[in-house]
Amino acid sequence: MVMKVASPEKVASITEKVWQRVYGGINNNGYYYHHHRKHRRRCSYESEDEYEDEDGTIQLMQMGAERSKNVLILMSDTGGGHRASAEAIREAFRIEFGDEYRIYVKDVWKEYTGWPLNDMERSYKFMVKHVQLWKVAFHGTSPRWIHSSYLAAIASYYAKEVEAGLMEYKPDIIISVHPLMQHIPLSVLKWKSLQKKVVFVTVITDLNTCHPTWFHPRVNRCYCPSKEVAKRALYDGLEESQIQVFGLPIRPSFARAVLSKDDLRKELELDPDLPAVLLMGGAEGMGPVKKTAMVLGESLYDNDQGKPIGQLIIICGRNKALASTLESLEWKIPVKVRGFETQMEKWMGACDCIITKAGPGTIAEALIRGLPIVLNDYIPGQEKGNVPYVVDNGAGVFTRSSKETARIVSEWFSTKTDELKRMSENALKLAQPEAVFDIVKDIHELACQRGPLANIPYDSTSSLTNVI
Ligand SMILES: CCCCCCCC/C=C\CCCCCCCC(=O)OC[C@H](CO)OC(=O)CCCCCCC/C=C\CCCCCCCC
Ligand SMILES: O=c1ccn([C@@H]2O[C@H](COP(=O)(O)OP(=O)(O)O[C@H]3O[C@H](CO)[C@H](O)[C@H](O)[C@H]3O)[C@@H](O)[C@H]2O)c(=O)[nH]1
Repeated sequence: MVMKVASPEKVASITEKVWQRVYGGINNNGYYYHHHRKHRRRCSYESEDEYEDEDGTIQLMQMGAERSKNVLILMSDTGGGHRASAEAIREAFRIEFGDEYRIYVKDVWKEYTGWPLNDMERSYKFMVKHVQLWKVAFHGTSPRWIHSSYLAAIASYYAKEVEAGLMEYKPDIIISVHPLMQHIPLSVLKWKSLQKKVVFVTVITDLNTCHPTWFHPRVNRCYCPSKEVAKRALYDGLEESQIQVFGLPIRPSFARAVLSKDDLRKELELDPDLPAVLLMGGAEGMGPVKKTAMVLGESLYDNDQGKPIGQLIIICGRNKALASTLESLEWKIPVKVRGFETQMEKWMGACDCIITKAGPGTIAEALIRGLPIVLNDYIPGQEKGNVPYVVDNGAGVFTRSSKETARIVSEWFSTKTDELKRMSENALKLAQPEAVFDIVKDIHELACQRGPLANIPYDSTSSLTNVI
């Protein structure tokens, strides 16, 4: 089998990769990229002969059988952050390594098990709506002896189902992007003596005050998005060698400004000149979105001059009721109401600041786009620490009052434009657009170390169970 890889110095920069991915091989100068594989070398344990062809691309002659590695990403739609991170990792694998890895993003609980695991989305939604309930659940389950024993009980109850769910994908690597997805799969791997064969890593998707269920001592790596989280991991008993701090994985399409603000505004049919504020509440459209929108609708209108000083974009996510209520209202300023958007990088790129609850995904994306942030709410527990993360770093402000929010944004758009600019610069300083690439490269290294072992348990004919 013949395949082409670029020599290391020719590996495309992330900008190029993103351009290639998003705009099919045309860069901003209008040049086409060569479509030679720009992926890194396969693990070096594979036997191979190489030679360079006329345009300098190295050809690898593979000796013997070689197959893609399977990567199973475990996530659940409890909010949108976990899926967004899972998709980001999938995309980065594709950009970095092409067909070397086959990626499955799955909620194995939902597909294979029963209550309460198969109902986490609804339970989570219910609990965060009754926020005191979530507070008690979050803090009440923080002690290790409480959550470990409960999760161990669930693991033994659903062992067969979880095993079937995991084995269906014959994973060489399992990546958990959810706090409740370490214990049960790791127990199952242990019972099946597969721990040495399958690489298991956790990618934490909370920026600061995360739940201790994220930290499992038997993972091969725990990717922490910030130093604060790494500190908690150490405190909870993980070894330094298990911990890596790269940042929160964000979809590669965010990694670079792919289009100018002017072009984006044209494409999204926004006013080309008025400053724009983006208002949202996570993937579920949570928090005081409606009230804030109504107050902003008034405060961004200059009564003396009889004209708007800004425009408002409201992204309601999966909250359809919110979207239809907002659509039925009359506005004095230009307002755009949208449901769930898949190209958040464009909407953020077209705006000048953002108002949101303290969701880690939204915050990290806004930082990459250099948007000053007004945090208007947070979910107790995992989102509480996101507030000081933003405010103490000078990238935004926190207020629960809609009036205060509207006042701040109107000032940013009129008398305090310098503050808006300063916060935008601070936001960019905090941003970690490369994190997702660092994470997949590190996982690749881990998989290479495991290399030959990882090939043992699965091939096209054997199932996991009959290797044990
Ligand atoms: C009685 C002890 C219970 C210990 C339970 C620990 C594990 C629970 C396992 C399965 C239950 C499924 C319930 C669905 C909940 C979905 C939660 C979720 O997926 O959240 C994602 C969210 C961000 O996206 O994750 C986090 O950041 C933190 C995760 C913390 C998990 C806490 C789950 C608590 C659930 C029920 C326990 C209620 C009893 C509380 C009172 C205990 C007093 C001693
Ligand atoms: O129309 C939309 C609306 C949102 N998003 C995306 O959905 C994600 C939302 O994630 P957040 O982390 O901001 O917030 P969620 O509440 O949706 O996420 C949930 O998962 C997080 C973990 O990643 C946190 O634990 C958080 O507290 C929990 O509620 C972002 O990437 C955002 O760009 C879209 O793609 N389209």
